[in-house]
Amino acid sequence: MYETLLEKLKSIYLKGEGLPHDRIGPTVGLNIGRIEDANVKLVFWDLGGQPGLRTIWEKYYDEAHAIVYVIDSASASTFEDAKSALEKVLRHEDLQEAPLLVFANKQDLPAAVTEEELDRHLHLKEFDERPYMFVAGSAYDGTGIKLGIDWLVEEMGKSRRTEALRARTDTYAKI
Ligand SMILES: Nc1nc2c(ncn2[C@@H]2O[C@H](COP(=O)(O)OP(=O)(O)OP(=O)(O)O)[C@@H](O)[C@H]2O)c(=O)[nH]1
Ligand SMILES: [Mg+2]
Repeated sequence: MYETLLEKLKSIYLKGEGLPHDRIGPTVGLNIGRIEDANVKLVFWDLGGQPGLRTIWEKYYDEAHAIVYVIDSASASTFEDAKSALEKVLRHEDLQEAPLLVFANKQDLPAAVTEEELDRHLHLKEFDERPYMFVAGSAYDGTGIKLGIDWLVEEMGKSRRTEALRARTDTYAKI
C-alpha cells in the first residue's frame, strides 16, 4: 500500500536513493523492502490497496510483527473506505496484539486534511487496545517517517507478539 513511502524509508535509513516517484506504479502482488543496521533488521511487505487486491492481505497477517497502514490525507472522499478497511484488518484474529502505525501521508499537498482532523475522523483509539500511533507526514519530503518507524521498532521490541513469533521461528529451526 505504500511503495512511495517504502522507497523514501529506504532512502532515509539506508542513506541511498529511493526509486524516483515516476517509476512507482500501483502495487499488484507484493513488494519487499529490507532495512538492516547493527541493531534492527526490518522487512516490509508492501501490499496493494486497491479494493480488488485486499483479499490478499490476510495471507500475510499470521507472520507479521506489526502493521503500517497508509492513508492518503488529500483524499477525503476515501476516508470512510480507508477506515472500514482498517477496521476489518484489526478484527482479524491473526493480527492480535500487533502494533499499529497509521501514517497520514501526502501532508505536503495543500489539499491535505490536517493531522487533528483526520485523527478525529478515524477515531481509532476507541475500538482497539493494541499499541497504536498516528503520524502525519509525507513520503515526498520524508516528514513523519522516522518518527513513526522508530516508534514501531520500539513497540515491536517489547511486544508479546514479537516474542511469540520468535519462539515459533526458533521451534521451526530446531525441527
Ligand atoms: N504529493 C504526494 N504524493 C504522493 C506521496 N506519496 C505518494 N504519492 C503519489 O501518490 C500516488 C500513489 O502512490 P503509491 O505509492 O503508488 O500509492 P500506493 O498506496 O502504493 O497505491 P497502491 O499500490 O495502489 O496501494 C503516486 O502518484 C505517488 O507519486 C506524498 O507523500 N506526497
Ligand atoms: Mg503501492
